[in-house]
Amino acid sequence: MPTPNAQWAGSDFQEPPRTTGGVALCGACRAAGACRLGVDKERLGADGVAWFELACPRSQEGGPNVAHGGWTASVMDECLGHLPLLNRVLSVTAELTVSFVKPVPVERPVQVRAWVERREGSRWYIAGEMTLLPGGAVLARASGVWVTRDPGHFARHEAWLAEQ
Ligand SMILES: CCCCCCCCCCCC(=O)SCCNC(=O)CCNC(=O)[C@H](O)C(C)(C)COP(=O)(O)OP(=O)(O)OC[C@H]1O[C@@H](n2cnc3c(N)ncnc32)[C@H](O)[C@@H]1OP(=O)(O)O
Repeated sequence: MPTPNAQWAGSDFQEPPRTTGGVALCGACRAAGACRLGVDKERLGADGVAWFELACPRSQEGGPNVAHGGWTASVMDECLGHLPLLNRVLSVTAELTVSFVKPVPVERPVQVRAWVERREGSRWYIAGEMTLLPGGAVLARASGVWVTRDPGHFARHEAWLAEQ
């Protein structure tokens, strides 16, 4: 049985720990005290659009001087998935589609914006794009479905796992 992550202090799904830049930290990044994907800043605009500032760490290099595609997909999952969280709603990714428009240079400032396209029942349809700063060239686009969950989600998963 794996050792539980001590970083999960109770049910903090609505109020996760955040960095000074406002970035909500996932389980593993809580121990590091920073987003290991390189997300530095996060905020929710008055218009409901979430903004993220980040740079691809050198450790995520795929081709020469450009990001591994898995980093780009992870960042889009993370950033789009933070939008419900910024609205104090716990959700998980059910579907994610990523378009890799241009290679993403490592260690260069980029921005991700995420917005809700529509909501149906427990489903949030969220879209977003990654752009190169300062010019704003589009590097990647993503869209997906996030399904809202109650805080018992992970406990139910553990119970299910114990029966496998
Ligand atoms: C915490 C601080 C962290 C701090 C910061 C961390 C932020 C992390 C951000 C990244 C987010 C992630 O990566 S989350 C991790 C990756 N994702 C996961 O682990 C999810 C694994 N999958 C699942 O747990 C499950 O398949 C679910 C929950 C998605 C669906 O389970 P289910 O059993 O089908 O649920 P059910 O109640 O029947 O369905 C609920 C609703 O979802 C719809 N639905 C189900 N599957 C899909 C689907 N593939 N595509 C579209 N819609 C779907 C159903 O039609 C239904 O709609 P309706 O009838 O209600 O309308």
